[in-house]
Amino acid sequence: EIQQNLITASHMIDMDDIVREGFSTLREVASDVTFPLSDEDILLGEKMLQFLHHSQDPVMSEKLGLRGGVGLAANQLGLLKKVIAVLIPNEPEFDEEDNEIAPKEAYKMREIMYNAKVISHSVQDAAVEGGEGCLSVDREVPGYVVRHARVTVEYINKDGEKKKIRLKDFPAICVQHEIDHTNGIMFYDHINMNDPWEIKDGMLVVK
Ligand SMILES: O=CN(O)C[C@@H](CC1CCCC1)C(=O)N1NCCC[C@H]1C(=O)Nc1ccccn1
Ligand code: NI
Repeated sequence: EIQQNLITASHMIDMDDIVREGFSTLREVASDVTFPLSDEDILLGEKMLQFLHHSQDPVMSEKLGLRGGVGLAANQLGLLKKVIAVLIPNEPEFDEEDNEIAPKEAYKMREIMYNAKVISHSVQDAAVEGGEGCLSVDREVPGYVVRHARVTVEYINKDGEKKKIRLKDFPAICVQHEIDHTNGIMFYDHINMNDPWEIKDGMLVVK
């Protein structure tokens, strides 16, 4: 079973492990993982975060042929488990001579989230300026992906601690994209196909 070798300690997730449109798990609802977490579920989360690190690293992404990613859901690995990983880099700043200044924190968000769900959200909507893509979608689907501008997310971390966080801006968008995957929802389900770039009712456009 291809999904089994995913969680061997030495295996590094690559694009061959990521299922594409048409694969059943992208349209299925994943199951909550049970606590205490099994070693397998802990290793899976770590492998998913490792993939994101590799995908954002010039050397490793080249070596493994990875598309850069800031999030991943287990459904994309053919696994119906509510496990997501998020790794959102802070953009470097530049000084007056255009020298790159490393940000204080390398990452805006770095988390493995088990059984994540949105428990409340803003009335206001938001969409990423240029639209969204997906590592499981090998085509462009243009248009604003209309999401909640701000969300309160409950999840359990790898230490088994129950967490409740409030997110806005791009982190809110990213986590909604991943939680959607665990519920069989694709980003383009949120695009208004009659007017893909319509901005309505105070929708925020997020950079
Ligand atoms: O389910 C998870 N996925 O499908 C990987 C997606 C998740 C993001 C899409 C929009 C919100 C979350 C992903 O990361 N991408 N989508 C396809 C290729 C580009 C890449 C991306 O948006 N990269 C990025 C974005 C901002 C800053 C730096 N890099
Ligand atoms: Ni995706």
